[in-house]
Amino acid sequence: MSKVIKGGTVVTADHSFKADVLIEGETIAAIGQNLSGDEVIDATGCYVMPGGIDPHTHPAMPFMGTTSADTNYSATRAALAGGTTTIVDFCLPDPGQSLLEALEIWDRKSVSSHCDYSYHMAITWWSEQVWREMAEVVDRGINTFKYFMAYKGALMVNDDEMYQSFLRCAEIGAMPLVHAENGDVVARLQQKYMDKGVTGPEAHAFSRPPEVEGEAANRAIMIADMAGVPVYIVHVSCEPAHEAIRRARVNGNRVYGEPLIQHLTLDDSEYLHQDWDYAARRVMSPPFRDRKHQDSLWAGLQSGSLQVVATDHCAFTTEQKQFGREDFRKIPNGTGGLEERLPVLWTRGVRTGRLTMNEFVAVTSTNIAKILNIFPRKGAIMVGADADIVVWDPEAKKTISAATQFSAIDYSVFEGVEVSGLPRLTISRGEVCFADGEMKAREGRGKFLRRPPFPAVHHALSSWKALQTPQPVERRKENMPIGV
Ligand SMILES: NC(=O)NCCC(=O)O
Ligand SMILES: [Zn+2]
Ligand SMILES: [Zn+2]
Repeated sequence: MSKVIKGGTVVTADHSFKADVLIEGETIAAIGQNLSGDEVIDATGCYVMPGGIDPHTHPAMPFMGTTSADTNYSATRAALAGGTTTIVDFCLPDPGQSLLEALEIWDRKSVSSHCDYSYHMAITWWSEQVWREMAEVVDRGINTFKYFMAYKGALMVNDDEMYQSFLRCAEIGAMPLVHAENGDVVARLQQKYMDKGVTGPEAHAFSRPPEVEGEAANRAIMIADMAGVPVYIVHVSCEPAHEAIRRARVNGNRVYGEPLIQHLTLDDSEYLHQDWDYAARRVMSPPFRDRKHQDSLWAGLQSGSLQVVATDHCAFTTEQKQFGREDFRKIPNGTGGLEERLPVLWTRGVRTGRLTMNEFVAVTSTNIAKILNIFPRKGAIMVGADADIVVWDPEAKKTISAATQFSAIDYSVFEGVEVSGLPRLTISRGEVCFADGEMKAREGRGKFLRRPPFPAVHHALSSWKALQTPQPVERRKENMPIGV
């Protein structure tokens, strides 16, 4: 049974044009004028865009003594309601645990997914076994590895572990992703504020200044360069981290940067709120920043030095946040945003003129599809691509409220924000999953998305590295000191 989307304007990362889109089964079969199909979807007045891809989400993440409350079930419903058709989760082996064993746990967790999903594999410890299993992980369709430079005593890795495993990424055609914050300095600053009796959520932000992020981003980029791999810096929140990325890109390094919708639109004054719960709900790492840093992130998206807008969706309930009532270090780090990413970015980005519609598509879908090596299957309105499509109504309005959200938590960090621009329909692999406010997707319909390794970028980088490698000097005997 085919479907045809008629009367809309197709908006891709490159251009916009009036056309019908024919879907047969799970794929786009034709794009053109006067197409017909068994079922007609009216898109008059709407934009027809590639479904959103969120490369940074943590459904049911075991973290800081608890588990994030949005599970794969609720997070993927929130995704579809917000126009996102693919999410990427992070598989987190415990230190000492086999990567493949952790993968089995993540596979079990994902069976309730409503949309397509993939994983990044975290490197949380280092050994010959991890080195070996990294290749097996790539064979299983995961081409990215994640490194936490923060969360000392938990997920944090050191420079030696990063360098060795970045070298391994280079060998097997994988790309490292990095949470860039200097975990040692953060731990010292946290202790400093606790010693002074500053125990509230505001101290979370005080103890993670932009410098800890800028330093770590720069270090990760330099280590990646020495190892000969591209690198992707997650949740870039501030100018020093953006500056490190920008500088590296100008020098020709393959470095990518991902700001979050939260950092673009919410600022650090939120942590000074009188209500402890209000402030604690916004605790995430890195923390929200001031206007100057937000302007830098927007400029990065405009100029192309930053490529992706994600959410780092990691939603904890107010009750979970209260684990840190006496000590801000125990407030589970993380906020939600899957349902709000596209509408808020459209409202604050496209409607204000900071971004064009095509740039909107690029930063919410197409760029990350290319970076993760799943383009043009995902991230494209193209014949042969998966029919992951959002029919976007630019005039639809709503006020964001936890009372009407699909996320399982009891609040939204975007509560009260008025958005103009919402998905009328979200279509995932040809199936209408969300329509006019109603969830239609079936639990478990989401599929694991295999992502092949990156031969082109790695070939280019390794050829260049080989040319640049210092060569030993072959000295003739007569030029050697006597007696050697
Ligand atoms: N970002 C955050 O605060 N929580 C999720 C884990 C991470 O990405 O660092
Ligand atoms: Zn992180
Ligand atoms: Zn994260």
